Amino acid sequence: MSSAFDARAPESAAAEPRPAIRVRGLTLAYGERVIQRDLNFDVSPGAIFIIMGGSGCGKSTLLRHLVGLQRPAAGEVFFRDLNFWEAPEEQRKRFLRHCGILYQSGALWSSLTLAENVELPLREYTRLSRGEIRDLAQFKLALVGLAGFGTHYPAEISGGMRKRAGLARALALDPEFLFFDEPSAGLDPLSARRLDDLILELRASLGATVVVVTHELASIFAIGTDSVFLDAESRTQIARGHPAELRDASPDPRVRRFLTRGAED
Ligand SMILES: Nc1ncnc2c1ncn2[C@@H]1O[C@H](COP(=O)(O)OP(=O)(O)OP(=O)(O)O)[C@@H](O)[C@H]1O
Repeated sequence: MSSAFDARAPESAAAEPRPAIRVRGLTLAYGERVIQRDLNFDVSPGAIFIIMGGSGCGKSTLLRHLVGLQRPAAGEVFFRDLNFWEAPEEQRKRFLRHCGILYQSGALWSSLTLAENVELPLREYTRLSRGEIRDLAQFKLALVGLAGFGTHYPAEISGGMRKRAGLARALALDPEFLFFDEPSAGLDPLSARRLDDLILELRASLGATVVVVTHELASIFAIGTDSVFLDAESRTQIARGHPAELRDASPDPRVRRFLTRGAED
């Protein structure tokens, strides 16, 4: 699916790649309560961008602002040239079809089979025939290692498989942007590692831009190519950059401590 928003659009060789996402002066609040303020960062096309920080600092809240669920108290979010929150609702909705979102639980419909779950967005947003939709859903399930599980219900499979099924559904419309909220939450280390590998594979094969909320250090270092670090106390970002570089060389001891699990203390 190509579009004016296509983060995979070819760039001229000499030019700096245009950021896929730009966040400018963003303030996140619930009513009067400011959670984070003055957030500023770019996400490059094809990045796996980690939103990290301690518990309760506002990672999930930032993600909600990026996927159109919560309007900022101040500031702007651009996807390429689209000033998301300034755009009319219809345009925002159209854009969100280019985004795949994987929530913590996988958020599958329990009364639908895995195949039916993946078929849902295809039925809603495409004019493909029933047969094409069925084939595409099987293909997406195979992509996440769930070939042959299409007729299973969510309750009949493991937590790791549910996450992967949720991912197959997030991939249904070939998204240019993929958002993950704590993908490894509730998974054993091996299943978490498998999901990380899958995210890396999908990024490589689909060329999507990926944004991940996580505080799992293993995942951060395994998949992250760039990051922003949110601090709960000062309520703003205190570091930006490649996670391993921040661990080794961030001038801020709070960031190094977090990324070394306190080994610096
Ligand atoms: N719907 C809401 N209404 C009011 N306050 C909220 C709401 N959701 C979250 N908060 C508050 O906003 C702050 C940030 O929450 P958020 O879930 O974004 O943090 P987080 O960094 O993702 O946390 P964790 O790592 O523990 O999941 C917390 O203090 C939380 O209590």
